[in-house]
Amino acid sequence: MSLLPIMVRLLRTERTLHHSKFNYFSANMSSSPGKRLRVLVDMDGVIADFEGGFLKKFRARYPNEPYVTLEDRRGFWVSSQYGNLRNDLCEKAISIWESKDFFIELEPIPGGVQAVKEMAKMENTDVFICSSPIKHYKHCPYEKYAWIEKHLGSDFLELIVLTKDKTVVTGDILIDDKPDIFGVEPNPSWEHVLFTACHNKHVHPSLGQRRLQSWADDWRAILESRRL
Ligand SMILES: O=c1ccn([C@@H]2O[C@H](COP(=O)(O)O)[C@@H](O)[C@H]2O)c(=O)[nH]1
Ligand SMILES: [Mg+2]
Repeated sequence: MSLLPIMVRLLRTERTLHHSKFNYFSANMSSSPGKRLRVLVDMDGVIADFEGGFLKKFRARYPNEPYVTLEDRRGFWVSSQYGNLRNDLCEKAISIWESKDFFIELEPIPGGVQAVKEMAKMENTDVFICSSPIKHYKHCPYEKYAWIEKHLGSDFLELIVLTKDKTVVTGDILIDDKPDIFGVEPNPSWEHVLFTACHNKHVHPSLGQRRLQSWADDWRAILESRRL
């Protein structure tokens, strides 16, 4: 087993602690009420119900094929778990999110839209939607924009970052359901707060990693803790 991912996580945790200590002292010294915060919010699995939408459409298109219930989902990659079930199911799974209307028709995750709108109205707070498009770009990027306009409003169209590599985006917090987020930047500026999803419920958080169980959880407290 490679020790590299563990070492990278340890370094990130150390960096997070260092940042919070630094911010604590600088906040106290300047008697500032808190620093300006940049929050990056993921789409799929955080504000848009990718897993629920996938399962519904997979069962409708392939009614005679086996499927994985949300309860039994394990691991971020849906395609891998379906491929493990039976080789050809990997491609069938991919065909679902490559289809027209898949992304635009995703239901919002309960409380997500309201939370993001509220967050964006908070003083000293900048919110960006940070999402990874699929390489099959015929529908996905367009529909991600359309989804944001439909559910969050046209003002949010200015606040979208589509990238495969979230480590190059700067921010204080990234709320994301993917347990391991790596890229070309070994020390991303953000603290990754893991948003609980069916596929990551059983994952042990890496050292010092915080979770947001749902949008009913205290996301405001997490934001404020980064402001100190
Ligand atoms: O098995 C899968 C599951 C998801 N995807 C795609 O990955 C991204 C996830 O984006 P996040 O910004 O990390 O939420 C999304 O575009 C899914 O369609 C995949 O390719 N394979
Ligand atoms: Mg996601």
